Amino acid sequence: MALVITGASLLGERTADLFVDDAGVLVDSAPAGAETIDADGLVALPGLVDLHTHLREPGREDAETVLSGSRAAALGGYTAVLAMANTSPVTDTAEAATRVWELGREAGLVHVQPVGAVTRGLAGEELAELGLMHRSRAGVSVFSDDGKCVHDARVMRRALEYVKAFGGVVSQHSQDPDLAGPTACCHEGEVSGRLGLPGWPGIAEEVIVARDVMLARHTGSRVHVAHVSTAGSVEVLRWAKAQAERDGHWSVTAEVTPHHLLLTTDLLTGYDPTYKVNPPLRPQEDVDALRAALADGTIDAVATDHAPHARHDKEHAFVDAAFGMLGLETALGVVRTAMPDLSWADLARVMSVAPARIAGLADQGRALEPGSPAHLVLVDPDASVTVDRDASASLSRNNPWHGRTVTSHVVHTVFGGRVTVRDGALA
Ligand SMILES: NC(=O)N[C@@H](CC(=O)O)C(=O)O
Ligand SMILES: [Zn+2]
Ligand SMILES: [Zn+2]
Repeated sequence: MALVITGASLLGERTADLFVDDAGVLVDSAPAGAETIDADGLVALPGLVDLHTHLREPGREDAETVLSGSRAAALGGYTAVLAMANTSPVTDTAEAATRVWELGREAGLVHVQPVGAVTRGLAGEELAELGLMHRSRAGVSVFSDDGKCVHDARVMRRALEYVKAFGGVVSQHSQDPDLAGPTACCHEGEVSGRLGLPGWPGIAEEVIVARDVMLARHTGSRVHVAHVSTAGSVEVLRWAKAQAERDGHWSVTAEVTPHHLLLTTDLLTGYDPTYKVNPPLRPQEDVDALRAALADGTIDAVATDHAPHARHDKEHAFVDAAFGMLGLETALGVVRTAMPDLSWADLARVMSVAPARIAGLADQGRALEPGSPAHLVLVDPDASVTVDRDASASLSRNNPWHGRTVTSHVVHTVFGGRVTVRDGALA
């Protein structure tokens, strides 16, 4: 149905009306028979794009499905999500990737773009069907063994060489398993020492980031660093980005999660497994470095790493609980709360434009101009929202934001001209 959206402030800059035709494309004048949305006082942004979402289907439909995760995404202002490959079975074939893509189309609330595994079964040894996944209907161009690090440098080198042929990118979960150790469950430092929990040090991330940028340079390929969490990784990225820009034939991009921009390892003193996540929450110095790097472009994007877990996997003693936390519905509010000085244009850059570019989604992250597909979100910039984990569309409840108040509220989301969220609720 055609839409007229009146009085929105485009990227918080100028007020204008937006017109959407029956085909779901922005046009320059009001189409006949349009529904009107009053967006007075709301900020319009291109629909958000999440480079890092765990949807758990197939295999753990008790924790999340493509449909429930799509609902949570729409409520968070997203119009596209990249669905990580660590499902059961793993997304390591063209058939598996196409199936996830089809489930996303059936849900119809956001574009669900499957991420392909780098290695078969995430085992880190043989490359998965990278080319077949790319050439399938799902058109996979982001590959990741997320949950696990592609630890073997030879395998990582081959993967980078392979994806280079079609402009793909390898998204790395940077965690050296030897340095982190098999039982690590939080940041190694003063807090882990006091609590008697086995920690993993920032260096276990940094050595992989450093190695991978050198491999990307050597192969002339593209590496993306998932969920960057330390100041040391930021330093490596800053150096590597300058080199890549100078050389021109390779690239490195990076994402940070909302939780690493706001939460610190101090939260672990209550041993609450809600705060157990990989990479772990780090000290304030790291949080400060991540914020600065996002503001200055060293980190390209915010990605949620939305990681739903069923109660019986999460409600355990801290050392035994599953890693991960929810993020889709709260991401925008958390980023605004963590970085209130970020302009709306910068917010659109890190939550929509850059992620769409990294993922190669040409329809997403576009300027709100005639001719673009109508993927957009309308946000109340001044609202304070207290998060209630039981009001979530996710099937899981591992929500670290429960009871916290965040700034700004997603009021309406429009996906391809279809209103998916109206007045803060699923349409
Ligand atoms: N982030 C997490 O703590 N967990 C993720 C895996 C991952 O992103 O590494 C998961 O799949 O649960
Ligand atoms: Zn990961
Ligand atoms: Zn993840």
